[in-house]
Amino acid sequence: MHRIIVLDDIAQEGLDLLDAADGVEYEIRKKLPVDELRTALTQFDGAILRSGAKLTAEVLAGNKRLKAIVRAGVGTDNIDKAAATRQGIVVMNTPAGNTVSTAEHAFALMLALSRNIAPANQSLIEGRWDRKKYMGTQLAGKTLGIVGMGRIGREVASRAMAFDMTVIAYDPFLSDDQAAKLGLQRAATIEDLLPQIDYLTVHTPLTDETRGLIGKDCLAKLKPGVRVINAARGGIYDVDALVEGLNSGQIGGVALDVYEQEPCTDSPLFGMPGVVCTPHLGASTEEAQTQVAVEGVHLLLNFLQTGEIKHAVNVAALDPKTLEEMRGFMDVAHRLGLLLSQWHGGGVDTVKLTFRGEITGKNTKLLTNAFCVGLLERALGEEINIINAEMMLRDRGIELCEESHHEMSAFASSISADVAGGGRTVTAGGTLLGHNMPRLVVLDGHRLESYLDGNLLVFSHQDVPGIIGRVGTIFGEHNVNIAQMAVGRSGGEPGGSAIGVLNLDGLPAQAALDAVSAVSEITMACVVQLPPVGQLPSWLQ
Ligand SMILES: NC(=O)C1=CN([C@@H]2O[C@H](COP(=O)(O)OP(=O)(O)OC[C@H]3O[C@@H](n4cnc5c(N)ncnc54)[C@H](O)[C@@H]3O)[C@@H](O)[C@H]2O)C=CC1
Ligand SMILES: O=C(O)CCC(=O)C(=O)O
Repeated sequence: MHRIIVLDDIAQEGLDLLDAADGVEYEIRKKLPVDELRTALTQFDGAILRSGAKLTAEVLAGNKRLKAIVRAGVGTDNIDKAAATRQGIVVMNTPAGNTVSTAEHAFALMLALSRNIAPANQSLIEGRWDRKKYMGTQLAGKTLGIVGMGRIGREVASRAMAFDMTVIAYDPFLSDDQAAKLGLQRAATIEDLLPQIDYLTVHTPLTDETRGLIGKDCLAKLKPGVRVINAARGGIYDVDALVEGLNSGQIGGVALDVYEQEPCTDSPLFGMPGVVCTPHLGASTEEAQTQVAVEGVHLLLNFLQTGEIKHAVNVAALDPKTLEEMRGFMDVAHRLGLLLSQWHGGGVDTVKLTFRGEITGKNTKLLTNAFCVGLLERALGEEINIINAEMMLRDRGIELCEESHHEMSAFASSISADVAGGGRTVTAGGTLLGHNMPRLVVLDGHRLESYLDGNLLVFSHQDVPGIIGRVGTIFGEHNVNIAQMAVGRSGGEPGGSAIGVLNLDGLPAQAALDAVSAVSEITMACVVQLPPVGQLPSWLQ
């Protein structure tokens, strides 16, 4: 049974989908204090929220159950994504469901500012007929500056052009070609845009880069009397600078839908002349709320039921077809990681992965992540999965590099991994035979073919007669059955170094291992524990 927690109001259509889903139960738990939220989240596999709940690092800390968080909306600034990634939790959003509604709201705010809708309404309520006082300006013929030309910015631009406005936009990803296609002018920097415009609207996410993006210096570059709008996120404009600009007349009007702290009921801007504010209503339409709730619930159910990752903001996408295609090689990569963590023994500084052959045409990032899980999981246990593995590795100061070579080796596809640190480098290469037969084909430069299955004894030795027989005798004496055996020698010539891999039916006693290690020609021996073939970790099922 998958358990889902609904942390904010979502449309009934989304809840209906949860009601109808098989093997799913959900609870609506809104406005929980931090401690209760942290405890509640440990009892659920998935969470869905809007902008109300705050999923901070503190709230997510130590959670071993939660696997996915879905934001029914766009902005994920209320979720600590680094913390979620570290916990192995995928964070997804619904990028397009509320785009049009938010663009319309930004436009409504722009019109409200231009025609003094809010104060004129208020004066009527208060019994006045102030026709002269509320002289406005028309939008046609004016220039709108847009910072952030993503989905919402583009919808605002097309509406502005329909109102006969000139649009100048700044976005680091907007090219001259795209700007020309959209019928607008591109500004190379925000500073270039500011002196040319009559209205300014921002449509960027709130990030470390955009926090305080429009401050005192920027506002000073505006033409006097410019009207500014924020239906993106509080914190993008510096509120003190807005207050100062309104007082000096540098700014002609301010319209806000969003605030640095929400809920917000006491901004210094509230009640100032020329200010119109709404309580984060950009996405509050029936259409937008239905779309984000339905899409959000689908994202969550698909992830929990099939492993599909779509619209994730902290990991690469993973659809069921890709997972099906990659499962066998991800299993190989995971087993190689497990093998090398045990064969190397610890103190890893660098990891190099090399992919060869047909597999290079696929999503090799999945193989990297699966390998990293294997390398770290004996140290980190169930906390690690393909969402957080690479980050966990890098957090530990381990350098990771990947190479792909389209040419095949002896196999249609293969993966090899070099793990180095503490003066020792170990290398393993693997491939997949058929759909589900993972094989070790190279170990420390020695070619062999061994099953990556169950308990292994790996031992490096001098390539002299009698070694395998002596190991067999020792294990016989200790009642350990050898199921399979593979030996590889360096350069293929006798007399050099060699490596042996035995698949054992059980774990050998320490005394058996001590006896093997005492054989003078054996330079190193180690038991490697792998899951039995066919047993997949939960993130690969
Ligand atoms: N008021 C409301 O109810 C709503 C507010 N929003 C807010 O609007 C934001 C934008 O939404 P979308 O357009 O859907 O996102 P989007 O991801 O499609 O577009 C964001 C754009 O901002 C640009 N950008 C990022 N940093 C920038 C910078 N420093 N300078 C200039 N441009 C920059 C990006 O390149 C991107 O093109 C969301 O992140 C969310 O915070 C979204 C929906 C509803
Ligand atoms: O959930 C909401 O109403 C807020 C929408 C929003 O801000 C977003 O999608 O980023």
